[in-house]
Formats: sequence, structure tokens, C-alpha cells
Amino acid sequence: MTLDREFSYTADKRNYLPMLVLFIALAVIEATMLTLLFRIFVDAPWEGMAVTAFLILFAAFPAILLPSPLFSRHRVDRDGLLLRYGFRSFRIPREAIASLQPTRYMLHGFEPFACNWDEEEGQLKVCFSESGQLLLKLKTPLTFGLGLGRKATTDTLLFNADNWPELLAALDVKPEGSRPDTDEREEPTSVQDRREERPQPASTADLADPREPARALERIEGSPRPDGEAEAVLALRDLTRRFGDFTAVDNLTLTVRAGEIYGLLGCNGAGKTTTIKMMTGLLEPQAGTVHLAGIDLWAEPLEGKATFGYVPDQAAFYGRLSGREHLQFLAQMRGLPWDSSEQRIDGLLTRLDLAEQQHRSCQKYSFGMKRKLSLAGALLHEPRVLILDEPFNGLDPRAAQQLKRMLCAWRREGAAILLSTHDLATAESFCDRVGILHKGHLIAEEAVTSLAESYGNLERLFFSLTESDREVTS
Ligand SMILES: Nc1ncnc2c1ncn2[C@@H]1O[C@H](COP(=O)(O)OP(=O)(O)OP(=O)(O)O)[C@@H](O)[C@H]1O
Repeated sequence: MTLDREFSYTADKRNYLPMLVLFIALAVIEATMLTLLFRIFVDAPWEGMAVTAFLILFAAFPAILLPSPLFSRHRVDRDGLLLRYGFRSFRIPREAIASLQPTRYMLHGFEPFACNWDEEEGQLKVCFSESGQLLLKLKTPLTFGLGLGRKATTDTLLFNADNWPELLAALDVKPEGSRPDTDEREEPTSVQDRREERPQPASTADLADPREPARALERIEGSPRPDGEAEAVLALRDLTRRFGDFTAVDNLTLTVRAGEIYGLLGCNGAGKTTTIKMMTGLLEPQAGTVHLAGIDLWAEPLEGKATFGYVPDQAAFYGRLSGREHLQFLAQMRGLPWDSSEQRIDGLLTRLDLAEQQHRSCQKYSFGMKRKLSLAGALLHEPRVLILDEPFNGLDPRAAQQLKRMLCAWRREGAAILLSTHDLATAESFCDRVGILHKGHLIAEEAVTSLAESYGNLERLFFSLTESDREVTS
């Protein structure tokens, strides 16, 4: 636990500066007009000077008050959190904190200038900007002084901090959904050690340059195929999942090697998503094992989950976070060091053409942008295994090509990639190996290079094997 640390909260001045300039302009215009009017209509020089002095004092008060947040910082000390806002401060005892969650609340008008008591929501807003906002919930309501004798009793405060993950760490508070305390304390070094022992995929700075579209396909097709001896990084053995009497996945065994892209194909309801859920720790198999980079996922779930990145079919985001904050949140959840994760986030946002939109809230992203953000989140911790559910669904051709380039670059660095898709042409041109799942069984598995020789093409193989009334045997 880190004690006595200060945290700035005014790095993002986008809401504040325009309002400050507007306020100063209005104050100057108002003072000038009043002085002129007084001189024209009142013939009393001493009174005129007194009015001018009063106006100057009247303007001095907000002129000191308004910029005061720029010179104050929140503080985390032994007792807890001291939220500061200019001259005002609010003491939150450490033991009173129930939760701290990243959030996003849109600031309006003069809100960045003051602490606002929102009576309707029963919330105290101590927010300078929309960046790095945190919603603090107290175990029991506390009473805070608001100045001029006013008081508010609340159990919810909204504030912001430039480096909010560090603030959470200093308070020893974890965002909801992060690992439980005991797990994180017991195992992080061993996970880290394991990661360091393995050959690490290169940083995104080394990924293929997305600004070379003409060479993109050539690069994809020319990517090295894995040799048969490469390490099996993803291994499913006899995986089975039933829902009541219905067997969705039956004794499934498959492997994906380092430097290989494996396409999992199948008709609707074949069992692809169920398989992916079992290999990502979302759905427990009733039989069989999942090994990721040598770790038994269901026996060592925390270590297993550190090995892979997952891009689900429908990614979920905290809509009030910006794209960058979403990635910072994931980096914090994964326990990545702040400085290096910031660099990595910069690299990923640039490579995925999201840099310009990084400060917009995720809920305003288009479908393709959400998909790219989801991919960035999956690549943040440089996983050895990448699992993607229908990654090309809904992407325009350009975005799909960009995604393919990134996946190829990741494959070249030795990652094992498994993706599910309905797009047979993409699977044939892009994957190294394909497996066809039918009624929960893997009924065919073939290297794409030998498809033509054995079956003509993937389409012919797929349709001949997946007739709806076709019986399958284990
Ligand atoms: N939670 C559940 N409860 C009951 N049945 C389920 C559940 N989840 C999946 N199933 C069934 O398991 C079978 C496999 O579903 P799954 O979602 O894995 O298929 P899929 O290959 O991903 O299909 P699609 O291509 O349409 O996404 C389906 O028959 C589905 O109805």
C-alpha cells in the first residue's frame, strides 16, 4: 500500500478553459460598461472610484476561486483520501470506502468550476473534467461542508484523477470484476516469471504497417506457415459440454500450434461458441481439459487467463469510459505497470486507427471501432494465445483487411490464434488450418494447403460434410 501520495486532476482542461475565457471576457465587459455608465450619468468622482474599486474586488473573488483547482491535488494518506477542489476539501476515511468505479459523466456549462451538489441524484460532484472520472460509494453516508454554511449528506461522490489506476492502487481498492485479493497477492510473481521465461511476441510498434494496403494481401498470403513440430500452445482434450440431455460439444480434441491461425467452422448451433466459452474460462466443461501455453485453464484459472486474449462476438464496454480509459482499465485489471501499458496503449490505438477517437466515450463508437477496441484490449498483455469469435462479422472490407494484417503480424511473432468464422473464403485464404464442427463433433481437420488436392476447395468439403441430416460418430 502506498501512503502520502498526491494526484492531480486537471490535465484535461477541455471543458474548463473555454468557460474560463468566457467568464473573464464577460467580467471585463461588465466592469467596463458599469464604469462607463457611472461616469456618464453620475457626476461624482469619489463615488465613481468607490464603485470601480467594488467592481475590482467583486471580480477578484472569482478570479482567485476559479483557477484554484489548477493548484490543488487529491491526496492519499494513511487515513484515506482527501479530495481537494481548489480551497475546498473532503476527507474520506479509508474504511468508509465501499467501492470505486471508473465512470463517465458529461460535464455541462459551469460545472468544472465548482463542487456541485446534485440533489436529485444525491451525489456530490467534485469533477474538473470528464477524464478519469471515478464514482466513489461509501459504506454509510457522510456529511460534507459545501461552504457558506451549506452541508450535504451523501454516500456517493464523483471526482476525477489524471492517473486514476494509480489512485486505486494507492488506496488498495480494485475495480469491480478484478481478481480477488488473495489470488492477486499469492500468484502475480509466478505469472510474471512464467511470462518472462517464454519468448514474448513483439510490441505493436513492430506490427505490420497498416498504411501499406497494396502489399497487405501479399503479406498475408506470404506469411510463414507453422511447421508440424511447432509447440502446441492451445490444446483441447476430450472436451464435452451438455445442456440437460443435449450435448453441445462432444469429446472435442484439437490443438493450435505456435505461429498458426486455426479456423473453427460450423453451421449455426454446431458448438463453436460453446467451445470458445470453455477455452476462455466462461463455461465449465463437464469433461476434458483445456491447456493454454502449458497451463491447465480449469485447474489454474488465474494463470491460464493470463496467457490469452479474447475477442468475443459481442464485446461489452463501460459505455461511459473513453476508448483509452477502457484500455487503461483493462491494463489495471491485468496488473500491468502503468508506464509500459501507457506506451502499449498508444501503439495499439495508433495501429488500429483509433488514436483520434481515443477520448470519445465507447458507446459512441461504431461497430467496427468497438471490434478494434476489443482487439486492442485482447492484445494489451501480449498474449501467447488469441481467441476470436466471429472476428470479421460486420467489419467493412478495409477494417477486415486491417484486422487480418494485425493477426498475421501476431502469428509471425509466434502466437497461436484460433478464430471461429462462417466466412469460408476468408478461412481458406487466411487460416493455416481449419476444423469443421458439426453437431458438437470435429468431423474434419485439414491444412488449407492440402485442401485443393484432397477436396477441390473448402466450400465443397464443408457442404458435403455438414448436411443437416448427416449423422456423426465420435
Ligand atoms: N446456455 C445454453 N443452454 C442450452 N443450450 C445451449 C446453451 N448455449 C448453447 N446451447 C446450445 O448448444 C448448441 C451450440 O450452440 P453454440 O452457440 O455453441 O453454436 P455456434 O456454433 O456458436 O452457433 P452460431 O454459429 O449460430 O453462433 C446450440 O444448439 C445451442 O442451442
